[in-house]
Amino acid sequence: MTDNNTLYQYSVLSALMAGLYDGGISIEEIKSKGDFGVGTFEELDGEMIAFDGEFYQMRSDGSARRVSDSSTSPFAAVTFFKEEKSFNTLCRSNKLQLQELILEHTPDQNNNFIAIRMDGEFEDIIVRTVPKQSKPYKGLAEVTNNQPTFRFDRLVGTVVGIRSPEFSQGISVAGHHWHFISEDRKRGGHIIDISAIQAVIRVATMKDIHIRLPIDKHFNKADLLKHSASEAIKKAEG
Ligand SMILES: CC(=O)[C@@H](C)O
Repeated sequence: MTDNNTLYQYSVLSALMAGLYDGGISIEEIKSKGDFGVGTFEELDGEMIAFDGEFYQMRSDGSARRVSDSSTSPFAAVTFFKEEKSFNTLCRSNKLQLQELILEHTPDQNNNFIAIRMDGEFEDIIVRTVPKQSKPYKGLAEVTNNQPTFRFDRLVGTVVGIRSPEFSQGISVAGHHWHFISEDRKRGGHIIDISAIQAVIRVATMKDIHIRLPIDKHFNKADLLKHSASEAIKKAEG
Protein backbone atom coordinates (compact mmCIF):
# COMPACT_ATOMS: atom_id res chain seq x y z
CA MET A 1 0.00 0.00 0.00
CA THR A 2 1.38 3.38 -1.00
CA ASP A 3 1.68 5.91 1.83
CA ASN A 4 -0.52 8.98 1.99
CA ASN A 5 0.77 12.08 0.22
CA THR A 6 3.29 10.26 -1.94
CA LEU A 7 2.92 11.52 -5.50
CA TYR A 8 2.92 8.65 -7.96
CA GLN A 9 3.29 9.69 -11.58
CA TYR A 10 3.23 7.51 -14.67
CA SER A 11 5.39 8.91 -17.46
CA VAL A 12 6.26 12.61 -17.86
CA LEU A 13 4.46 15.58 -19.38
CA SER A 14 7.08 16.01 -22.09
CA ALA A 15 6.14 12.54 -23.39
CA LEU A 16 2.58 13.80 -23.92
CA MET A 17 4.02 16.88 -25.61
CA ALA A 18 5.87 14.45 -27.91
CA GLY A 19 2.60 12.65 -28.73
CA LEU A 20 3.16 9.45 -26.72
CA TYR A 21 -0.48 8.53 -25.96
CA ASP A 22 -0.36 4.75 -25.76
CA GLY A 23 -1.85 3.60 -22.47
CA GLY A 24 1.00 2.16 -20.45
CA ILE A 25 -0.75 1.71 -17.11
CA SER A 26 -4.23 0.52 -16.20
CA ILE A 27 -6.65 2.48 -14.06
CA GLU A 28 -6.70 -0.54 -11.75
CA GLU A 29 -2.97 -0.13 -11.15
CA ILE A 30 -3.27 3.65 -10.84
CA LYS A 31 -5.92 3.13 -8.15
CA SER A 32 -3.37 1.13 -6.17
CA LYS A 33 -1.14 4.22 -6.16
CA GLY A 34 -3.65 6.91 -5.28
CA ASP A 35 -7.25 7.99 -4.84
CA PHE A 36 -6.75 11.56 -6.02
CA GLY A 37 -5.20 13.21 -9.03
CA VAL A 38 -5.23 14.17 -12.69
CA GLY A 39 -4.19 12.72 -16.02
CA THR A 40 -5.48 11.55 -19.37
CA PHE A 41 -6.37 8.33 -21.14
CA GLU A 42 -5.08 6.13 -23.94
CA GLU A 43 -5.13 7.95 -27.28
CA LEU A 44 -5.47 11.20 -25.30
CA ASP A 45 -9.18 10.41 -24.95
CA GLY A 46 -10.17 13.11 -22.47
CA GLU A 47 -9.22 14.44 -19.07
CA MET A 48 -8.92 12.38 -15.88
CA ILE A 49 -10.06 13.62 -12.48
CA ALA A 50 -9.91 11.48 -9.35
CA PHE A 51 -10.85 12.11 -5.71
CA ASP A 52 -12.26 10.00 -2.89
CA GLY A 53 -11.21 7.00 -4.95
CA GLU A 54 -13.61 7.92 -7.78
CA PHE A 55 -12.03 8.19 -11.23
CA TYR A 56 -13.82 10.06 -14.03
CA GLN A 57 -13.16 10.58 -17.72
CA MET A 58 -14.27 13.93 -19.19
CA ARG A 59 -14.40 13.69 -22.98
CA SER A 60 -14.33 16.12 -25.87
CA ASP A 61 -18.07 15.59 -26.55
CA GLY A 62 -18.72 17.22 -23.16
CA SER A 63 -19.61 13.95 -21.45
CA ALA A 64 -18.19 12.63 -18.18
CA ARG A 65 -18.29 9.07 -16.93
CA ARG A 66 -16.84 6.77 -14.30
CA VAL A 67 -13.78 4.99 -15.63
CA SER A 68 -13.47 1.22 -15.80
CA ASP A 69 -10.48 -0.41 -14.15
CA SER A 70 -9.45 -1.85 -17.50
CA SER A 71 -9.02 1.58 -19.10
CA THR A 72 -5.42 2.65 -19.56
CA SER A 73 -3.49 5.90 -19.33
CA PRO A 74 -0.31 7.35 -20.88
CA PHE A 75 0.04 9.92 -18.08
CA ALA A 76 -1.37 10.25 -14.58
CA ALA A 77 -0.31 11.93 -11.33
CA VAL A 78 -2.06 10.52 -8.25
CA THR A 79 -1.70 10.29 -4.49
CA PHE A 80 -3.58 8.97 -1.49
CA PHE A 81 -4.63 12.45 -0.50
CA LYS A 82 -4.61 13.25 3.23
CA GLU A 83 -5.24 16.93 3.79
CA GLU A 84 -2.73 18.77 5.97
CA LYS A 85 -4.40 22.17 5.86
CA SER A 86 -7.89 23.42 5.08
CA PHE A 87 -9.03 27.01 4.55
CA ASN A 88 -11.91 28.89 2.93
CA THR A 89 -11.94 31.52 0.26
CA LEU A 90 -12.65 34.86 1.94
CA CYS A 91 -14.49 36.40 -1.01
CA ARG A 92 -15.17 35.81 -4.70
CA SER A 93 -11.78 34.80 -6.11
CA ASN A 94 -10.52 34.45 -9.65
CA LYS A 95 -7.93 31.86 -10.68
CA LEU A 96 -4.93 34.04 -9.81
CA GLN A 97 -6.42 35.01 -6.43
CA LEU A 98 -7.03 31.33 -5.66
CA GLN A 99 -3.42 30.56 -6.50
CA GLU A 100 -2.25 33.45 -4.31
CA LEU A 101 -4.43 32.25 -1.42
CA ILE A 102 -2.94 28.76 -1.74
CA LEU A 103 0.56 30.25 -1.79
CA GLU A 104 -0.23 32.22 1.39
CA HIS A 105 -0.99 28.90 3.09
CA THR A 106 1.99 27.07 1.59
CA PRO A 107 4.75 29.71 1.82
CA ASP A 108 7.61 27.27 2.29
CA GLN A 109 6.64 24.70 -0.26
CA ASN A 110 7.39 26.51 -3.51
CA ASN A 111 9.90 23.83 -4.43
CA ASN A 112 7.59 21.02 -3.39
CA PHE A 113 4.69 19.26 -5.06
CA ILE A 114 1.36 20.23 -3.51
CA ALA A 115 -1.94 18.38 -3.93
CA ILE A 116 -4.91 20.75 -3.98
CA ARG A 117 -8.63 20.09 -3.61
CA MET A 118 -11.32 22.77 -3.82
CA ASP A 119 -14.99 22.05 -3.16
CA GLY A 120 -17.56 24.79 -3.59
CA GLU A 121 -19.53 26.98 -5.95
CA PHE A 122 -17.69 28.26 -8.96
CA GLU A 123 -18.43 30.65 -11.81
CA ASP A 124 -17.03 31.63 -15.20
CA ILE A 125 -15.61 28.13 -15.55
CA ILE A 126 -13.75 27.52 -18.80
CA VAL A 127 -12.42 24.01 -19.40
CA ARG A 128 -11.00 22.06 -22.30
CA THR A 129 -11.13 18.35 -22.94
CA VAL A 130 -8.51 16.92 -25.24
CA PRO A 131 -10.04 14.94 -28.15
CA LYS A 132 -9.25 11.29 -28.82
CA GLN A 133 -6.34 10.94 -31.23
CA SER A 134 -5.43 8.35 -33.83
CA LYS A 135 -1.99 7.35 -35.09
CA PRO A 136 0.24 8.90 -36.25
CA TYR A 137 -0.27 10.99 -33.13
CA LYS A 138 0.16 14.77 -33.19
CA GLY A 139 1.94 16.31 -30.19
CA LEU A 140 -0.05 17.89 -27.37
CA ALA A 141 0.82 21.43 -28.47
CA GLU A 142 -0.70 20.82 -31.93
CA VAL A 143 -3.74 18.99 -30.49
CA THR A 144 -4.52 21.83 -28.07
CA ASN A 145 -4.32 24.44 -30.83
CA ASN A 146 -7.87 23.43 -31.77
CA GLN A 147 -9.17 22.06 -28.49
CA PRO A 148 -12.83 21.68 -27.57
CA THR A 149 -13.57 24.14 -24.78
CA PHE A 150 -16.68 24.51 -22.62
CA ARG A 151 -17.89 27.41 -20.51
CA PHE A 152 -20.12 26.98 -17.47
CA ASP A 153 -21.55 30.12 -15.89
CA ARG A 154 -22.10 28.73 -12.40
CA LEU A 155 -21.69 25.24 -10.99
CA VAL A 156 -21.15 23.50 -7.70
CA GLY A 157 -18.26 21.10 -8.05
CA THR A 158 -14.76 20.00 -7.22
CA VAL A 159 -11.34 21.08 -8.42
CA VAL A 160 -8.50 18.58 -8.17
CA GLY A 161 -4.97 19.65 -8.93
CA ILE A 162 -1.27 19.51 -8.41
CA ARG A 163 1.05 22.49 -7.98
CA SER A 164 4.49 21.50 -9.23
CA PRO A 165 7.75 23.42 -8.73
CA GLU A 166 9.15 25.40 -11.66
CA PHE A 167 12.21 23.15 -11.89
CA SER A 168 9.97 20.17 -12.68
CA GLN A 169 8.72 21.61 -15.99
CA GLY A 170 8.49 18.77 -18.47
CA ILE A 171 8.34 16.13 -15.79
CA SER A 172 5.03 17.65 -14.80
CA VAL A 173 3.20 20.88 -15.57
CA ALA A 174 5.17 23.49 -13.63
CA GLY A 175 2.78 25.63 -11.56
CA HIS A 176 -0.87 24.76 -11.20
CA HIS A 177 -2.52 21.94 -13.11
CA TRP A 178 -6.22 21.78 -12.21
CA HIS A 179 -9.16 19.69 -13.41
CA PHE A 180 -12.83 20.35 -12.56
CA ILE A 181 -15.96 18.20 -12.36
CA SER A 182 -19.48 19.31 -11.49
CA GLU A 183 -21.34 18.01 -8.46
CA ASP A 184 -23.63 15.98 -10.72
CA ARG A 185 -20.48 14.43 -12.26
CA LYS A 186 -21.71 15.30 -15.73
CA ARG A 187 -19.51 18.23 -16.80
CA GLY A 188 -15.89 19.25 -16.47
CA GLY A 189 -12.40 19.20 -17.88
CA HIS A 190 -8.93 20.71 -17.71
CA ILE A 191 -9.31 24.19 -16.22
CA ILE A 192 -8.38 27.13 -18.40
CA ASP A 193 -10.08 29.66 -16.14
CA ILE A 194 -12.29 29.59 -13.07
CA SER A 195 -13.53 31.83 -10.27
CA ALA A 196 -14.78 30.70 -6.89
CA ILE A 197 -17.91 32.20 -5.37
CA GLN A 198 -17.03 30.27 -2.24
CA ALA A 199 -14.86 27.21 -1.75
CA VAL A 200 -13.17 25.09 0.86
CA ILE A 201 -9.56 24.48 -0.10
CA ARG A 202 -7.57 21.51 1.16
CA VAL A 203 -3.85 21.06 0.54
CA ALA A 204 -1.15 18.52 1.27
CA THR A 205 2.59 18.61 0.58
CA MET A 206 3.90 15.52 -1.19
CA LYS A 207 6.51 13.77 0.97
CA ASP A 208 7.89 11.70 -1.88
CA ILE A 209 7.49 11.55 -5.63
CA HIS A 210 7.67 8.26 -7.49
CA ILE A 211 7.88 8.44 -11.27
CA ARG A 212 7.42 5.29 -13.30
CA LEU A 213 8.78 5.69 -16.79
CA PRO A 214 7.51 3.72 -19.79
CA ILE A 215 9.93 1.10 -21.04
CA ASP A 216 9.34 1.07 -24.78
CA LYS A 217 11.04 2.16 -27.96
CA HIS A 218 8.73 5.12 -28.58
CA PHE A 219 9.50 6.62 -25.18
CA ASN A 220 13.20 6.01 -25.60
CA LYS A 221 13.30 7.52 -29.08
CA ALA A 222 11.40 10.67 -28.09
CA ASP A 223 13.31 13.96 -27.77
CA LEU A 224 11.95 14.71 -24.29
CA LEU A 225 14.31 17.60 -23.74
CA LYS A 226 12.94 19.43 -26.79
CA HIS A 227 9.41 18.68 -25.62
CA SER A 228 10.08 20.07 -22.16
CA ALA A 229 10.15 23.64 -23.48
CA SER A 230 8.32 25.79 -20.97
CA GLU A 231 6.59 28.07 -23.46
CA ALA A 232 5.00 25.18 -25.35
CA ILE A 233 3.88 23.44 -22.15
CA LYS A 234 2.41 26.64 -20.69
CA LYS A 235 0.48 27.16 -23.94
CA ALA A 236 -0.77 23.58 -24.08
CA GLU A 237 -1.49 23.18 -20.37
CA GLY A 238 -2.17 26.74 -19.29
C1 LIG B 1 -2.43 15.46 -18.76
C2 LIG B 1 -3.54 16.45 -18.84
O1 LIG B 1 -4.20 16.74 -17.88
C3 LIG B 1 -3.80 17.11 -20.12
C4 LIG B 1 -4.16 16.13 -21.20
O2 LIG B 1 -4.83 18.07 -19.94
